Amino acid sequence: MNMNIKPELQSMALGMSERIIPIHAAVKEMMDELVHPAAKRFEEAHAKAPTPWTYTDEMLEIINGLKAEAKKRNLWNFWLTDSKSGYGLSTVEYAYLAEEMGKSPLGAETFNCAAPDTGNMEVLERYGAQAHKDKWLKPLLEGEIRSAFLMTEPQVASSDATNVSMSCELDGDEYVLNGEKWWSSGAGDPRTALYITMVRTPSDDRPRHRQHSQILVDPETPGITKLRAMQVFGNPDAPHGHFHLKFENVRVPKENLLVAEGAGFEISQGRLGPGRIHHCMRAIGMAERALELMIQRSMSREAFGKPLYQLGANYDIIANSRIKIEQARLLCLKAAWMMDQGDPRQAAPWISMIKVAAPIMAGEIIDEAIQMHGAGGISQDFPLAEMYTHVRTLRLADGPDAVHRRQVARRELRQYTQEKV
Ligand SMILES: Cc1cc2nc3c(=O)[nH]c(=O)nc-3n(C[C@H](O)[C@H](O)[C@H](O)COP(=O)(O)OP(=O)(O)OC[C@H]3O[C@@H](n4cnc5c(N)ncnc54)[C@H](O)[C@@H]3O)c2cc1C
Repeated sequence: MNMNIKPELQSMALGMSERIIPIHAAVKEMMDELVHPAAKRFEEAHAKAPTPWTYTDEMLEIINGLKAEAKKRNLWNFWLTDSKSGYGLSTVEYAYLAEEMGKSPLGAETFNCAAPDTGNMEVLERYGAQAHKDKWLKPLLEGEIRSAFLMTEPQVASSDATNVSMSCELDGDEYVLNGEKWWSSGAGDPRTALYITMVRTPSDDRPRHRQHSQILVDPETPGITKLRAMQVFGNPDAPHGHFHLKFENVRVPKENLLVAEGAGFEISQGRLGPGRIHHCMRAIGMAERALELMIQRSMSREAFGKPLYQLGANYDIIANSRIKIEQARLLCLKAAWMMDQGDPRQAAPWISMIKVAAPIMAGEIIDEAIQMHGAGGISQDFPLAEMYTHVRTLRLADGPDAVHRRQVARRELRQYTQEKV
C-alpha cells in the first residue's frame, strides 16, 4: 500500500454502481434503437429547411418524438447529479450515461442533458428567484425551450473572463446592457428563449473577481441584433449556431440580475465544473464510436488483396486507439469521483487534466478513423468529419488547453514553494 495516498483515494470506486447498470443499458438500447437512426433523418430534414435556422415540422417531429420517448422510458434529466429534481446520480454514474449520449449529435438533447442547457438549468436552480424558475427553469426541465450562455466577447481575450466588458448599468427599474458577444452557442436555435449573460456592473473599486454579474435576458428584447453566425471550419453549425450578437441599450428588468451585483464569478464556478467534465465524457463516447467505425471499415474493405486492418500499421493504430480511450476514461472517472467528494477546489485540477486530455485523445482517434475510411471519412456519408470538428472546438470552448494546463502546473508547483506561482 502506498502510504502517501489519502485513505479516501484508496477506496475510490470508479465502476458502474448497481443502480446505474440497468439505466445505462436502457440508454444504450434507446440510442441504438432510435437515436442513431434518427440522426441521419434529422440531417436530411434540416437540408430541406428554408433557412439553416429554421426548425421545420419534420425536424421538430424527430427531436420531440425522441424526447417524448425518453420521458416515457423515464430516461430524463440525468445531469442533475446532487439535486432533488433529478435522479440523484453521482458524477461517476452520470459519466457512463454521458459517454453513450456523446455517440450521436442528438444523444444529449434526447435525454435533456445537452449543453449549455444543463449548466444554465443548474444556475437557475441554485441562484434563480422563484419567478425565474417559473418562467425558464420549468420549461427547460421539460425540454420545451433551449437556452444560451453569453460570456465570450470579440474585443477581449475571454479565456481570462475578468476581461468581459459588456456594460450593465441600472437605470430606474431596469439594467441597460451595451456591448458585443460572440460564440453564443444556441443563439441560432429558434427555440432558445433565454440568454444567461455575463456582464460588467459598475464596480471599479472592487477586486477583479467581484466586478461581474450574470443577468437573465429574453432573446426577443429590443436592441439585440444577430450580426452573424460564426463558422466552425466554414460550417455555421446550424441549427444550433454560435452567434455574434450586438446589444444596444438593451433594457432588462432589474429583478433578472442573479443573486447580486458582483456575483458573476461565484455563479460561474458552480456552472463550469460539471459542464466541462460532461463535454469530456461525451468526447470519450465519440472516440469509442470512431474506433467502432474504424474497425468496421477496416474489416469490410480490401486493398492489395487483404482487409485494411491487415495492412501497414493498422494493428498498431487500432491497439493504440483502445489504449488511449481506456487511459482517458479512467482519468475522466477519477475527475468525476473527485467532484463527488464535494470540494470543487480539490476537483478543479482534475477537471482541467481531463479537459486537456479527452478532446486531444478523441481528436487523434477520430483522425485515424477518417484515414481508415479514405475520402469517405471526411464526407457527409459518415459522422466522422462532424465529430472531428466538434472535438477540435472543445480544445477552445470552456477554456483553451493552455489555461487548463496552467491550473494543473500551478497545483504541482505549489507543493514546492510558498510563493505565488
Ligand atoms: C464551438 C465553440 C462554442 C463556444 N460556445 C460558447 C458559448 O456558448 N458561450 C461563450 O461565452 N463562449 C463560447 N465559446 C468561446 C470559448 O469559450 C472561448 O473561445 C474561449 O474561452 C477562449 O477565449 P478566446 O477565444 O477569447 O481566446 P483568447 O482568450 O484570446 O486565448 C487565445 C489563446 O491564447 C493563449 N492563452 C490564453 N491564456 C493563456 C494562458 N493562461 N497560458 C498560455 N496561453 C494562454 C492560448 O493559446 C489560447 O488558446 C465557444 C467557442 C467555440 C469554438
